[in-house]
Amino acid sequence: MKILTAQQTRDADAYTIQHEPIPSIDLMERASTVFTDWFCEQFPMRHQMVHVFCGTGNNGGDGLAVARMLHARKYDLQLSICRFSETGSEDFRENLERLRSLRDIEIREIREDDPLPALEGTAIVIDAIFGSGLNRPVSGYWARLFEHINESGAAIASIDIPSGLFADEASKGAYIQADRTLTFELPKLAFLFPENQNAVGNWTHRSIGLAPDFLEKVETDNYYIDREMVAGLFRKREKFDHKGTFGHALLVAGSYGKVGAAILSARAALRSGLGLLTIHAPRCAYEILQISIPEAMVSIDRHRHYISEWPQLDSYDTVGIGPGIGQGQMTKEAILPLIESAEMPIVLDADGLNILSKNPDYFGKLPANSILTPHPKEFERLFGPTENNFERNQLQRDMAARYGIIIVLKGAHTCIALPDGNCYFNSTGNPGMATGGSGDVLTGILTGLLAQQYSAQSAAILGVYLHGLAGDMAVKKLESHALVSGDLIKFLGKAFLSLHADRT
Ligand SMILES: NC(=O)C1=CN([C@@H]2O[C@H](COP(=O)(O)OP(=O)(O)OC[C@H]3O[C@@H](n4cnc5c(N)ncnc54)[C@H](O)[C@@H]3O)[C@@H](O)[C@H]2O)[C@@H](O)CC1
Ligand SMILES: Nc1ncnc2c1ncn2[C@@H]1O[C@H](COP(=O)(O)OP(=O)(O)O)[C@@H](O)[C@H]1O
Ligand SMILES: [K+]
Repeated sequence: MKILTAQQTRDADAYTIQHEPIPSIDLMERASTVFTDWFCEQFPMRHQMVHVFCGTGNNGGDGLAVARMLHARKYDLQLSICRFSETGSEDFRENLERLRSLRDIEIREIREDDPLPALEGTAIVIDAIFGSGLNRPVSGYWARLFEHINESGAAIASIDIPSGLFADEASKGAYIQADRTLTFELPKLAFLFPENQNAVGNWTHRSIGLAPDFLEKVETDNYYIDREMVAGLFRKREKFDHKGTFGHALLVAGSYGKVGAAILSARAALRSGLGLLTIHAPRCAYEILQISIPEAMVSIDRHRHYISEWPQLDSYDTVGIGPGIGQGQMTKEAILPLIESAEMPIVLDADGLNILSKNPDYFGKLPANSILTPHPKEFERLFGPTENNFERNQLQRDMAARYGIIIVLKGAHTCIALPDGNCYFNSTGNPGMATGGSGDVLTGILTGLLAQQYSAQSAAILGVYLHGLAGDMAVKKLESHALVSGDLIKFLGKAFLSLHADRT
């Protein structure tokens, strides 16, 4: 699924109006019906007061239409128009006329420096003040109104985007802090960054029937990973496939006290379908690994506690490096030349990344299409600090393109930056996965998929999605507090199964 900019969304609206064709007031009516249906599912109780705050643009127009529809569905309503302009957009004016003709809804107007309106904590606010047409940060009186709404204790539902939030750039002014947001057609980039979580709350998107041919053609470099995309990447096994078909991976993992990371990664790699797995680990890990993962072979380092060498790479289709290896001098001296001598895409995680961040001259030596999986702190160590998530996203994109690598920045919406400048944001996963070892499991899955000859791009998208999906399935059975990273491996099979269901 594509992510469009505010300008592209305006273009999609205009194209739909012209080519469907549909009068713009009717498209607004369609969008408002979609919002109203969603709102009634979210807030089915009709006795709570619903206070609709409208601006004077088309987002405000939506708010007026929604108020009319909720009135027809017997909700108790109050309505305030924030008078930024005495005229308002054409569709705003038309909807104001339609609302006035009902006569029994009181329409209040708020002008700059008016006393702030009374707002009860038990009310539900519908925020239709600004939409994607916001063109400057909100400040002064209107910022105080936003603060008043945010602090009222009322539940807030935003139409399209929380007012004051920019869709495609960092937001500096005041914004509404919604509990829930329904956005039209496609997700907005700003929703995917943690700094905006307190603005968008729990968000969802629904189609308002924008022209499919426009959405198909429009060019973007941001995508939201959905099931359809992933089901298209996933390959089924054929009758005569054998273990040689599915590749042989080397996993370089573990050190004294961190053999668990190697186990988690190895089990995840095996559960993601590779043919053969060899784990290269320090001597202290030998018996632990042989007993706990009989399916894997073990290559033993000469060092008792740390990795200090690596086996010949000829027989491997890929290498996963990093879980639990530490950053000791000996390990560094083994890992850096390993990176340099690999000729196929590898996966680099955890201390493998920390070692790389202290040796930036090795960035350029990474095999093309290698997958790096930093969490935000590791990303900062690798590429430096940024002011906000939009800047960080640009840096991530630039670095992926510069070094010809895939950077998987982990988080609630893990972002996969490809060498071609495109970013794919994940839609699966949950806070139950914020537990030690979840990243090791991801490394294992990615290594397993790469060994099976998935392209690095497909492996990254499929692996990140499956990892989150396994987490979503696990949390339904276990609740987020009780989820541990080993559970992700247990649910990987169910995650694969659900993709099978989509393919058949
Ligand atoms: N036909 C369409 O174009 C459709 C539009 N829709 C709605 O329309 C919205 C976009 O409408 P608009 O483009 O009118 O944008 P807005 O409703 O966000 O309003 C923009 C207006 O507010 C002013 N403004 C912007 N920032 C301001 C600030 N900080 N302080 C004071 N005034 C400010 C602008 O000058 C402009 O006049 C979408 O978010 C969506 O809710 C939907 O009804 C779907 C169809
Ligand atoms: N709130 C969250 N929502 C969705 N996924 C999450 C969340 N928190 C963590 N995750 C996922 O869990 C994994 C954690 O990885 P990482 O930080 O490397 O953990 P560790 O080093 O403990 O293995 C990442 O894939 C991340 O996307
Ligand atoms: K809004």
